[in-house]
Amino acid sequence: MTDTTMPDKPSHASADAADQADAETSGLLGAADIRRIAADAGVTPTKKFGQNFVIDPGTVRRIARTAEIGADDQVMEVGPGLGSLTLALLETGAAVTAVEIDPPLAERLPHTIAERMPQATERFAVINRDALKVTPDDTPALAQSESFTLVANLPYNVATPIIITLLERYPNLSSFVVMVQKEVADRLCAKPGSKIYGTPSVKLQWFGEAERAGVIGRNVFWPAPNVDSALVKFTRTHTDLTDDDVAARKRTFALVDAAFAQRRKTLHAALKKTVPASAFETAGIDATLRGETLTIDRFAALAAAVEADAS
Ligand SMILES: C[S@@+](CC[C@H](N)C(=O)[O-])C[C@H]1O[C@@H](n2cnc3c(N)ncnc32)[C@H](O)[C@@H]1O
Repeated sequence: MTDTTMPDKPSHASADAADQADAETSGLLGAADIRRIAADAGVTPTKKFGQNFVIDPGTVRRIARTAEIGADDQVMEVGPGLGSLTLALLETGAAVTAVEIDPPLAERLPHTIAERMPQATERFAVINRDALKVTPDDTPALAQSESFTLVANLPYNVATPIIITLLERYPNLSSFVVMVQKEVADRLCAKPGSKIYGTPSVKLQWFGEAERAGVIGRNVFWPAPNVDSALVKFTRTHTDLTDDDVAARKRTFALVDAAFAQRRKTLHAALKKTVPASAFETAGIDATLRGETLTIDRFAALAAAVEADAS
């Protein structure tokens, strides 16, 4: 099989080739396996759930390696699908809790793990749930661990809401590596002042630091999507510990949403219903700037100034 991954930095080529060779003898899934399991389970990939399954063992190995996980680590996988990435995560020795929205896929997955990697079944659990609705009560192994990593090939249409919701809901979600549409990856990692800086970029800054970790071509998927994908690697640096922290985040995010709803306008014009001139002064922010130039810290300072003004 050809090497379809294109690293941002030229370092993975020989490791990818080695992965490819190893995968032939491991429990990982290739294209023929994926098609056979889908046929057995009566599954036809659906756009509704963003179902593009990875058919290349080298790619899933690369994702697991980027996440730097190993034995004793707890991992959440959103959207395990037919199990390509799940098996690569289990291969590292990590414990995996998978959250899958589509009932036939969630039902089939334990059988696939038992067939391909029987030694890993005790470290694996799957729940049939929408990741936007999952709570720590649904995932005891993750809730009880000091920290865990999210690793996922996310459904493209809901990738950003899933990331932000899980960071809000799980204070112990300490890092993630996700594969998303390349444009979404660029937006998540964008810096203030760039054209693509927007609500996903600024909200993610609240929780930590994101970086692009390589581009992945469309021919590693079945069916092949119309767009390229990219990996985003994220490290959490901030956790909302108190109700006051959570309230401050909500106020800040509301300002971010309002500022970017009219991103061509100045902050003064976009926020005139909610932010008085005095609050701009208190926060030391020039109201003639546009929201797209502000870091999350500046938005937080403005939200705090509005709150102080009101009390
Ligand atoms: C891009 S596919 C990835 C499948 C698999 N991880 C792979 O790499 O081959 C996205 C997966 O997410 C699932 N999915 C879509 N929306 C979801 C949601 N809201 N919550 C949980 N899973 C979801 C889909 O059913 C599908 O299995």
